[in-house]
Amino acid sequence: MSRVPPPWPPVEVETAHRHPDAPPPGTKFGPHYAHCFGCGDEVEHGLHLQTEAGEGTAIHAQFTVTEAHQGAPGLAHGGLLACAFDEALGVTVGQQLRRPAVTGRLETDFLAPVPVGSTLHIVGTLDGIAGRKVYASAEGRLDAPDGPLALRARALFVIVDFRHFVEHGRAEDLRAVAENPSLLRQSRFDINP
Ligand SMILES: CCCCC/C=C\C/C=C\C/C=C\C/C=C\CCCC(=O)SCCNC(=O)CCNC(=O)[C@H](O)C(C)(C)COP(=O)(O)OP(=O)(O)OC[C@H]1O[C@@H](n2cnc3c(N)ncnc32)[C@H](O)[C@@H]1OP(=O)(O)O
Repeated sequence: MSRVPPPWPPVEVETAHRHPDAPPPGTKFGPHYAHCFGCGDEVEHGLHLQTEAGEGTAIHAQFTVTEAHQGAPGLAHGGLLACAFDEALGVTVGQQLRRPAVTGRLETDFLAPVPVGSTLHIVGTLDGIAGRKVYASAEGRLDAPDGPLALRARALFVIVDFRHFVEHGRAEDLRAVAENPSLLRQSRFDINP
């Protein structure tokens, strides 16, 4: 099989501009939901991905691989690495476009093994927008922003109405959020198209 990836984005797109209200470079976001496996502060063995606004549409993210994240002995599980990219790219779309969106498609190239104890440095950017479809991609490097390239990912996010979450979320979890809105750690998240 060829290692040459197909053209990206796969359709004609418009430039995805950073929303005027997107936080300035250097802003740390913190978790968006206490129980999010990717970033939540109440998920003991979650990824606890840390994210920060970069220049343009970039987001910088980091996560340290723990013993709880193993697939093979001493190595990170690929699915959890993909999860880190899903999270980092979700933050890229959510924070830089300031629109609610969900992952429609995520592809990941695993270029080098990621040992337990490593810190993955991820940079995600927006690649274009076509109607409700938002294309974004990211690279992950080992232990330093300019460390060895370990992963690449490309994703399609689809912009949705906030009703998506209310209609599809489990009732008891939505109730818990209604009773304790601070579970949504970024309650100031507003939608200005
Ligand atoms: C009260 C609660 C509020 C909660 C909100 C809270 C906070 C937000 C705050 C901060 C955000 C910050 C961070 C977020 C961080 C990380 C989040 C991680 C993201 C996720 O982890 S999220 C979970 C996984 N994700 C899903 O759970 C999606 C399941 N899925 C669906 O819900 C539907 O499937 C949907 C909505 C995707 C589309 O459905 P739909 O009916 O709306 O639209 P449709 O099908 O027409 O697709 C429209 C156009 O996308 C094309 N398209 C769609 N899918 C494609 C694919 N796979 N490949 C190629 N093209 C595709 C179509 O071909 C069409 O293209 P065209 O327009 O050209 O025809």
